[in-house]
Amino acid sequence: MTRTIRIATRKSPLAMWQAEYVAARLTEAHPDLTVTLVPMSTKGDKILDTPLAKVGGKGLFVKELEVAMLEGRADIAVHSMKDVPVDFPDGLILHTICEREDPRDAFVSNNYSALDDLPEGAVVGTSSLRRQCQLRAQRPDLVIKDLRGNVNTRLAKLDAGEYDAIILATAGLLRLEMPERIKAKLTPEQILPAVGQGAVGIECRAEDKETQTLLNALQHDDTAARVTAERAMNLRLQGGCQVPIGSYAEIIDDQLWLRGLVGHPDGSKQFTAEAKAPLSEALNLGEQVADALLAQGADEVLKEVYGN
Ligand SMILES: NCc1[nH]cc(CCC(=O)O)c1CC(=O)O
Repeated sequence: MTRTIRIATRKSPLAMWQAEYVAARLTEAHPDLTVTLVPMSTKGDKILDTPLAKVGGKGLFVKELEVAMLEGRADIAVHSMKDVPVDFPDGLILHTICEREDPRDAFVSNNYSALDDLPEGAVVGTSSLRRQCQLRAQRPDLVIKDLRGNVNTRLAKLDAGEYDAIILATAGLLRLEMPERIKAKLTPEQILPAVGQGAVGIECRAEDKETQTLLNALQHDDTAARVTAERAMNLRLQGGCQVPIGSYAEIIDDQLWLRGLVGHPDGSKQFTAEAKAPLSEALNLGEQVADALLAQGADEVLKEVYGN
């Protein structure tokens, strides 16, 4: 019997890379399996001229993929964990989290080799509120300019001279085989990464046990514990995918160490919290760090950003 798994994926080069990566890993683990890609456009790919926070960023890049699975046109969807909403529609689950790529943000520039080299008033491109608030808090002099589109589009805008530097995820640049674009990796102390950054997740139908058994070969337990803690923090903060929230977990001495950050996009306020717990306590750890942020007043900033 040869089974086929159909992967719903966005058409951007990064999404296609991730889908092909999962396809390759699946056929490597199960040589008799046939894997096909079902590429599709999502609302998030189509609305490229409005800041995401204003168009209700939540799930913008995943809805079409989920509908395809629920309607039986695809079996799994491969996502950047960074873009996956905290809750799933009925009938779908996040079943697998693959091994994480470098989670750090990257400083990308044609003229400067690090954030600290930027002259006063330099123009930095990013549309991420998380990157924006942390940049502004350290360097109030920088001019932050909106930057949308897929990775290649963003790089083209940098090359056209619209920015002195841009910030992108290291993982995306490595996957697209452009390591030379990374002038410096930003430490978590400089810019705390986004929830799930660098990790690829696989969603499938809740009742599709046969597919789930095949997916088990791709599960990476350490990454899953880290991303679970990060997502639990985000869930407690009611964070969508476009929020001034950083959340980053590492494993140090067999313990999860979670750091969280909520910042005002204008850089005026920044709340940070951290805690450690055993890997089995990932969910509680996320909630604990979220509660510590809320206790400092982070909810006021989030309310303002969400506009209610
Ligand atoms: N927001 C888009 C997005 N979603 C995931 C990645 C990078 C890959 C990853 O984090 O897994 C990117 C590009 C970027 O932020 O530079």
